[in-house]
Amino acid sequence: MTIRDILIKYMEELKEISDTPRLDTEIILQKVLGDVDRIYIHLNLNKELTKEQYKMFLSLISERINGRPIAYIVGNREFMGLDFFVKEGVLIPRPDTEPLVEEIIELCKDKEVNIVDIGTGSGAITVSLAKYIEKSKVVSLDISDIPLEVGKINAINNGVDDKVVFKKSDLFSAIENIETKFDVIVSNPPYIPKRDIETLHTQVKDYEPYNALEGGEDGLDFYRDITKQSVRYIKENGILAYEVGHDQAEDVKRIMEANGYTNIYTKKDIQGIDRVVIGYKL
Ligand SMILES: C[S@@+](CC[C@H](N)C(=O)[O-])C[C@H]1O[C@@H](n2cnc3c(N)ncnc32)[C@H](O)[C@@H]1O
Repeated sequence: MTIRDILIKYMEELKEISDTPRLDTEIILQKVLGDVDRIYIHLNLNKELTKEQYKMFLSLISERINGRPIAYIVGNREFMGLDFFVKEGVLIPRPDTEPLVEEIIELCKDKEVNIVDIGTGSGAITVSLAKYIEKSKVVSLDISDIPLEVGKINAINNGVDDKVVFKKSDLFSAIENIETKFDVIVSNPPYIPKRDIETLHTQVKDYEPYNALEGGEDGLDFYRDITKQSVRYIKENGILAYEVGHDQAEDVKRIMEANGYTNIYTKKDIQGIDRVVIGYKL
């Protein structure tokens, strides 16, 4: 089979399961052909796969047809221009989270800042902030072991392991006895309302970690808990910054106001949805 034949056949086969059937097929081909650039695929459409390459392709594409996310199949995902290793047990970093990171970078880029990130996941937020804010130190907290292990790998791979500390923690529990207060508290917490979990796409609900998704009955449990506890750990004039679900910005603003945050504002994602909520503790 040539690369062209494969693209035509499997783009069709993946239509049911994937919103990006061509891209998924290309990503698997890139892997099978030895981690080549995407442009290689386009410049070599008449190339025949070897028997071994085709065998490997069939094995990987069948995982995708069964619903396994492409990022878990190939083991990585790009976020903020950086490469993140991912595996089952960590949330795959989403473009939805980039506006939050971009806004914090904008607010802090020339400052010396102590940051705490609640809910490490792959380390997407933690590592990007450590990478792009020169004078930053980040404490990254997660309740599960796999995110802490994966976050550490991504900090090393992206050259920021000397700026980041990872700790197993239920929200702030691991740092409750330390004196340090933080300039920035950031979180992309689990925020899907319990009743909506069943309506999620197979590749999310059957493969991504449940405790990275569910945020209680109305999806707001983590915003209530983190905001309430945050006041103990935040500096005067410190920033609390959240990613929120598509219809949660107003509720999260109210939760922050009720806990003494001011100058609260939102930022939209690329689809025009209020995706980031930021407030200051005066
Ligand atoms: C939505 S994911 C975000 C991951 C990553 N920050 C990102 O944006 O891609 C939420 C993360 O919070 C972690 N988490 C869930 N409950 C927690 C808790 N009580 N304390 C700390 N982390 C928690 C999950 O394990 C998961 O890694």
